[in-house]
Amino acid sequence: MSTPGRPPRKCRRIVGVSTKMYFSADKTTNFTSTFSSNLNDLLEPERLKIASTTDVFIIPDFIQLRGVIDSLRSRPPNLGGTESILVGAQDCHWEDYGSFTGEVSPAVLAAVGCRIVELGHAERRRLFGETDETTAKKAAAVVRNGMIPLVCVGEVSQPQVGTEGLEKAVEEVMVQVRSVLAAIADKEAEVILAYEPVWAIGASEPAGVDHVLGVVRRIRENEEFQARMEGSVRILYGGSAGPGLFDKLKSELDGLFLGRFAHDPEQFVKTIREVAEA
Ligand SMILES: O=C[C@H](O)COP(=O)(O)O
Repeated sequence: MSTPGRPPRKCRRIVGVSTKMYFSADKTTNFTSTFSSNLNDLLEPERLKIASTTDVFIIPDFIQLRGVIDSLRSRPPNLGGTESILVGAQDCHWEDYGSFTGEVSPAVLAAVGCRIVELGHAERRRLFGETDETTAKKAAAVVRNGMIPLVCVGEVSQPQVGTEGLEKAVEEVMVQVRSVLAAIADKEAEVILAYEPVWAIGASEPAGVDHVLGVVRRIRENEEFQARMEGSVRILYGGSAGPGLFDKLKSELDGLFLGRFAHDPEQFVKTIREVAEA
């Protein structure tokens, strides 16, 4: 059910996982194979319904990216293959080619079949000095190369309960959102924003539902957000997300971005089903 007074959103749901740097090479291979065959089983009875309403993505580490794409390509579309599972990267550079030792080109990612690039994750901002400026330049490069930027935004500290706490969080998050939207001139370009309160990442439970809904509602009301083509910017929640959460967030959120609570492929598939059916 949508928020009273707000028309239902016209966009596909989306749910996915980043494996960050948690998995060994073998674990990524096994995870991909188990998860895609579980998804196959899940999709079989209600295949068309789920495949027609929901996007699923997996973001492995750079080394495993190509192998994951190839292994999903060997499955039929809409049955756990690459047509129904978008494979993403955890970062990229803002230039396509050049003297940038150790960096990964968005042009190369696009050429090997990568569909989504995650940018500005809190861990990259905190540990590797990523800023709103570099994140925005990377988002523009991802769009330029025909992929979808998945940009992480979120306030650093847990706000105090109440209106003032919410306002401070909104203020912090809107700076990040504005910076990304300003860098992407094409108002129809597909963008995914992952609202990930930094204090809820790696925690034992997600941020409170009222807080998440409050922040995301404010993102949706923003002028720059509303200037985009309807449905082109989807918003996910991330930060200790897992099964049992999406139903409480569905009035404002388009899906979930999972971490640890999707490491078990069965839990991941369970969450996909919940997001698709909510
Ligand atoms: O990339 C995913 C998010 O950072 C959430 O991770 P988490 O669910 O393990 O807290």
